[in-house]
Amino acid sequence: MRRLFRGVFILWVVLRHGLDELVLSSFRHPGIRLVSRVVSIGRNLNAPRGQRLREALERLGPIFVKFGQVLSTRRDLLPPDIADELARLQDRVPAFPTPVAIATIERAFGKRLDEVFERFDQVPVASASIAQVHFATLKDPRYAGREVAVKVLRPNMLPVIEKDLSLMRMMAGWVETLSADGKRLKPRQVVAEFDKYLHDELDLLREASNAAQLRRNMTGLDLVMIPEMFWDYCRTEVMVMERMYGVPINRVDELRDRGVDIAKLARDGVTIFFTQVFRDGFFHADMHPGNIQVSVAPETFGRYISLDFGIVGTLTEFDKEYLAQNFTAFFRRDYKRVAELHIESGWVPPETRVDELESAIRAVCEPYFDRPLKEISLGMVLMRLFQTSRRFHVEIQPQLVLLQKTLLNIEGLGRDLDPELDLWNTAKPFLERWMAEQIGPQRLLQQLKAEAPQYAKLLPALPRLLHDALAQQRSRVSDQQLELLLAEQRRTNRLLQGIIYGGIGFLLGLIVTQVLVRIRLW
Ligand SMILES: Nc1ncnc2c1ncn2[C@@H]1O[C@H](COP(=O)(O)OP(=O)(O)OP(=O)(O)O)[C@@H](O)[C@H]1O
Repeated sequence: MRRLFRGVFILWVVLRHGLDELVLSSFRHPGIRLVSRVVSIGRNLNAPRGQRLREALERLGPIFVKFGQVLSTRRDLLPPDIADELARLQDRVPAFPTPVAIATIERAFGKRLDEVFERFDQVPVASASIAQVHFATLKDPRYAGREVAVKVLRPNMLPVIEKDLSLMRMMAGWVETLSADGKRLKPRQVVAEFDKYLHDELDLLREASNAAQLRRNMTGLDLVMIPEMFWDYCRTEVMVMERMYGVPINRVDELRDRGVDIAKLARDGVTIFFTQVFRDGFFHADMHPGNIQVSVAPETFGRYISLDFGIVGTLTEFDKEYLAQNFTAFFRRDYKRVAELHIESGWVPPETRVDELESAIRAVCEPYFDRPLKEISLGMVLMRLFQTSRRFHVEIQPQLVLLQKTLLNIEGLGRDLDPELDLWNTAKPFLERWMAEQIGPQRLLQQLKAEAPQYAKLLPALPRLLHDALAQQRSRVSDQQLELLLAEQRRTNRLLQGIIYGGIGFLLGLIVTQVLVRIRLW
């Protein structure tokens, strides 16, 4: 019954905001038209469609708001006016009562609050649709007096989310069959991705492990600080981490007054991002200003502080390499290479014609080159490429969408800090060094080193494996073939022996010469 009411409410909101025109564009049933006319009496449809959609999602509550936020990153699917408007969505939700947060913590640890914390701030420092954060001091003698931030999940989210998700799935089915654009928008797939994303966000252990991995990766770079996780105090619904002290990145004047080098800060942001993406293939993908602070403590002055690790992106070696090559080819204006790379990587179907793709890419990219390089937005280029690729039936990979969104965030942030920031020139040496490392002898050595334990295990077993293989083959191959194989094996053995004896001889010769030289010197 409740589900029915919720469904009717959603339908009412959709009609009141004139979204029927957007969603039911090919649905001409007179009955539905009549109902929508009646419900829409007195509504104001002068506002742009994006704004109406945003307002409707805000009306439908936090889960729909989150959905809109996630959807806003799918610029490969949405027209720009709608994506821009959805990106403005903010979850303005009141904090949940502190006793509820405390009950969640006590349930998670099986202890009273005062057994876990020496001090616990009753007023949360921040609150969003899924979780809220309280500052506290740990009691555990091992961490005596450590100041921490405690993130607590909003209670009973799962059933609410499941209900809204099942309605969303139903609506996605309708949109897919009723809307003119339904097939292309793949609403059911979008909702399925959102489903996974929401469930991930509901597991703070996952977030804590993302943070720990990023912290490990970033040690040594000395440009960014990531809070330490207190694993004994991390559960699915509660996460206890080191409390960080910093100035929010968007308070640029305050940072400048405190003596932070803002231009360096902008460059460091780019370095951190490119290191996470191209070196580690593991990047923080929720880089909005609310999650970034800057340390002003003397020993870590001017370093970034990263918070909120609910969304991270991962890239495989394969993705990393193709991306780096794409960026480099793009900046050489080698569009043919960009097109070939798209086909080689399987991002577009293999039957795609290189020349057609090349000219489409040229049409996207060339206008950017009329501007100084520092004005080129890599995020924008990537986005336009995704939009173009729609015509070529590209299945956009979710990890690339996340990357493009983060790149836009980083660029926005970098340029807010330093409008003169030349993103490409900051990133170029990094990319070139990385590419050189990928193909240079160092990389070969690294790979050999990484594979060495496997070879070490395999080598002693080689004669036995060979023998077994030959024995198995005996039943399948003729005596003549076997004789050939054995002759080949004998030849290889002789060759190997030659190489080994030759090597030993050479080494001995070298040692003897060295000894003789030293004797003579002596
Ligand atoms: N370790 C920490 N040290 C200091 N402050 C923190 C810490 N973790 C979180 N905060 C504060 O709490 C705020 C919200 O944290 P976080 O972004 O992790 O929560 P969220 O529920 O995912 O919020 P949103 O969805 O709005 O990003 C941060 O902006 C920051 O002000």
